[in-house]
Amino acid sequence: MRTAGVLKPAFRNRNPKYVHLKQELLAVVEPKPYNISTIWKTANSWPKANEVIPGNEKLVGAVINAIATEPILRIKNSQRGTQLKLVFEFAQSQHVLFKPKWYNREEVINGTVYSGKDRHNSEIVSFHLAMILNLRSTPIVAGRRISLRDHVSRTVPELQKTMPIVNNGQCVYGVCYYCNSDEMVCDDPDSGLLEGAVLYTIPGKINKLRSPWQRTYDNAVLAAWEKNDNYCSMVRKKLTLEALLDLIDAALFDFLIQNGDRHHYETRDGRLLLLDNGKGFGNPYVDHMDILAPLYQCCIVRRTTWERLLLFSGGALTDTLRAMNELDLLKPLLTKEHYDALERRLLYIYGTVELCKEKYGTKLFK
Ligand SMILES: Nc1ncnc2c1ncn2[C@@H]1O[C@H](COP(=O)(O)OP(=O)(O)OP(=O)(O)O)[C@@H](O)[C@H]1O
Ligand SMILES: [Mn+2]
Repeated sequence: MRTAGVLKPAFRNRNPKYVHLKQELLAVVEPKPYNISTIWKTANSWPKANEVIPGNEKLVGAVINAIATEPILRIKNSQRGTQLKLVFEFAQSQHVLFKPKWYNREEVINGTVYSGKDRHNSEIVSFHLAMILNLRSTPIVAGRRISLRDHVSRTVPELQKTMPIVNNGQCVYGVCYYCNSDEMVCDDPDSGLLEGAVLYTIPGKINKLRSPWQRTYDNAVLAAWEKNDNYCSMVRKKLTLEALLDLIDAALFDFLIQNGDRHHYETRDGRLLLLDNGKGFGNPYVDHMDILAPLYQCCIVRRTTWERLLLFSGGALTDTLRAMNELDLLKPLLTKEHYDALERRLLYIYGTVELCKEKYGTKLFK
């Protein structure tokens, strides 16, 4: 019997098991005191392949506190990527990335799925969401406000050249592919501070690979995956099952945050990292279904990911995420509309997997 349009109650009800997980996650990300002589060594010892953080590691909160508060000894410009990113140097020669705020929380990014600049809050929320889904392959991220003005003297000359004072406020536009003096970020006139997301730097060698579901970035040209219903069978010949399941985890994650810009994906020891999550949470009123293409074209999903998604049904996902977000210095991180959008998108994922199950049965779970 077809039941299209009707989701089983289990997908709409709360699973009582989530309450315990929520408490555990909050205890992990809650900011804690740290020992500056050991904290970076500890955090740098964690990554194993793409697992950046061990499960249920309470010291994550110490790293969060450290990246959010450690004195900044030096600021330079990141050479990587295309958008403005600063590099902060802390004591013990630890470097972290800073993605500045470009948009207010309630701003809606219209246009294509990849429109706009990075959203700093998306980087922070994505870290929390990945922890909820037990995809511990994002960098640790925390919000922070800094005074550009107070740090000019600790900024390298190349970057200082791109730091004009506008209306008495210190600004920066930086050096990067999209950087130009018409678009800059500045200390807020009221607080004198610039907010942004601080990203812990994942140590080790990171490889960049073209995504099989890459977009053409041209409305007039369709990509192979947009033209061929049998596209996944081609991908399966080229990738290991593990690599494909990693891409499907990433697709679920990207669909929830609505990041349609993962044209390349990055790996560590052959396993996928969820790096560069700044293009999420642009428009809470739109769900680009094609971000889910890896899932509905392949109709497979990791059993552990699926079971984890089921634990956060019926509002539990955003209840947990909101509580984690509230622990960040830059709270509130999302408007209500974005939380509603997450719950709606979660139902789309449940529905998509149900349709796959109707077609292929439980062998879709790997
Ligand atoms: N937290 C991190 N740890 C380690 N490396 C990182 C981290 N964040 C970013 N990088 C590296 O820096 C590169 C650029 O970062 P990111 O993709 O966030 O910038 P971007 O300006 O959005 O670039 P693009 O336009 O290519 O998407 C990444 O491809 C990655 O190799
Ligand atoms: Mn990017």
